[in-house]
Amino acid sequence: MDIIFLGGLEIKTIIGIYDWERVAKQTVILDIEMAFDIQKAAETDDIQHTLDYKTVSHRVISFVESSQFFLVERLISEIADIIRNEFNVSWVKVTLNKKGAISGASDVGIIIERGEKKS
Ligand SMILES: Nc1nc2c(c(=O)[nH]1)N=C([C@H](O)[C@@H](O)CO)CN2
Repeated sequence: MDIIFLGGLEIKTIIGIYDWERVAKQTVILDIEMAFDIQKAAETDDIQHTLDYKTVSHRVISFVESSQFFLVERLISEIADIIRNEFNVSWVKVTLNKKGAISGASDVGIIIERGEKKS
């Protein structure tokens, strides 16, 4: 199975459990990998036959910018659900980096995989 990916997608959002985090937007950085068979698009050279990563990025940015979750667990799960359900993606891996959440740590976050790679 092939993978279409988006890397280093920086989005500002309300995220966190502390009072100050409920009023100040913070940046989350997303890396997204999506299983997709690119063979037909490669043969036809036609965007209609592939997963348009620009469309996916716009949907994810719009969702994350308007969300107000407390936990990164909830946010990352919602992102994975949107990609799988709205874009017919059988398997997705999402990495969410909430840089700066822990003083002394350069990176903090979660990595999830959902679904199965179809052969
Ligand atoms: N597993 C998690 N731990 C923590 C989270 C979280 O979303 N998932 N969030 C926080 C705070 O919001 C933190 O990011 C502020 O620095 C603490 N632990």
